[in-house]
Amino acid sequence: MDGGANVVTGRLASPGAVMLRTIGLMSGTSLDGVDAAYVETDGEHISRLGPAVTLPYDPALRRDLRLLLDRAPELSPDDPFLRHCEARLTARHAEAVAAIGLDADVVGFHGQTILHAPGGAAPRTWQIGDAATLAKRCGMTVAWDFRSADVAAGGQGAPLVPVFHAALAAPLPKPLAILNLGGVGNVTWIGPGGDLLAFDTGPANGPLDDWARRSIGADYDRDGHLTLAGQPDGAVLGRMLAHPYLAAPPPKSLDRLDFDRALREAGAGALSPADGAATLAAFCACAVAAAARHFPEPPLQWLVAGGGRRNPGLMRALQGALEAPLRPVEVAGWDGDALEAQAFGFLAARVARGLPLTYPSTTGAPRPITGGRLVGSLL
Ligand SMILES: Nc1ncnc2c1ncn2[C@@H]1O[C@H](COP(=O)(O)OP(=O)(O)OP(=O)(O)O)[C@@H](O)[C@H]1O
Ligand SMILES: CC(=O)N[C@H]1[C@@H]2OC[C@@H](O2)[C@@H](O)[C@@H]1O[C@H](C)C(=O)O
Repeated sequence: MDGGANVVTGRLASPGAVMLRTIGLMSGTSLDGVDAAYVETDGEHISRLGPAVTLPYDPALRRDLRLLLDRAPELSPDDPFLRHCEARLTARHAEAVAAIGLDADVVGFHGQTILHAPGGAAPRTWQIGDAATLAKRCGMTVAWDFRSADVAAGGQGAPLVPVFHAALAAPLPKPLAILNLGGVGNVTWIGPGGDLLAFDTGPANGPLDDWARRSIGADYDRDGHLTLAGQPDGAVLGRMLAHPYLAAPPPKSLDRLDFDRALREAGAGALSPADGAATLAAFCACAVAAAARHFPEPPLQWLVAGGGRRNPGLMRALQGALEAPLRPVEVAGWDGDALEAQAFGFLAARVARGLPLTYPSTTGAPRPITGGRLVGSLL
């Protein structure tokens, strides 16, 4: 593992450091809405974590974004439907900034990923969102396009949150694993010397959400009722676990739809709603256990962020698959719903300061890579 990611100390602001007021915005692969969070940071240290909000997308926007995921490989950037979605998405992000109710020196605008294909002959990653319009509406400088420089340099372009995780976790005992359970799962392992290893573990809530929609007409398996009522199907689970992604060494990252076909072909469709949900939860848990086999040392504990920590069936499956204790990040005093949005405030400060966003051990980039672009009046 490349140790070059021992980059952030997580100390409180040192005297003289330029602290920026930031608002981070993240709209993740679940397509459920946008999270916004206020952070004061110089991109290395965090001096204040302020208010956070989540604004859900309206059902029509959610449905249209889901359509865009399917159509993204063939879409041109000026496709009228895409532009229409982008305008509504940007407007919702402007509302999220307004809902924070504080001024910021820089806003970190991730945008909505509609395609992520970092490997191959024509590597690309595509986040939609109109940063110039957001900057104008908010009257603030906006950092955006966080992933493409890393992908252009040969990295995976994801995950980006590890440098923020490292800053937050500075006081905690190591080795430590921080697991995000969004539509896709991703993990940051932090070693005793502060070195990082990070990658996407596999599907998390994404397939469960699709399953809940198809089998019971719900947006997701609220409080894990379906998952808890079922039993994993061993044969289907075995076929899912044969997917080569799980054994492949990092660096690695996923598109939200990367596993769709494989999961369909594994035969989950024939299961009852409850057994299907339990099987998908078990698959997510086994994928996380497979991820742990890539760590240089086992973690002392797992801290879990993202919506999946609210699914007790998923948490039970995970604890059954992992050796170290697994707890929501709230035990460390963090906000598991706001963490990714906070990360994009932190990363916006790194963009503003020209600090690297990614490292060989977080995305497989050949060297530390700066990235992101700024639009607006300040800095
Ligand atoms: N009360 C709950 N019970 C069960 N599952 C829940 C609950 N609340 C949220 N979730 C799950 O969490 C998902 C949203 O998680 P989150 O907001 O962390 O994802 P995201 O940020 O969109 O994705 P990613 O991190 O992959 O970009 C929902 O789609 C749902 O599956
Ligand atoms: C391309 C993309 O948007 N990837 C997301 C997705 O959602 C979770 C996982 O896959 C993660 O790698 C990444 O998001 C987080 C914020 C990251 O980059 O760290």
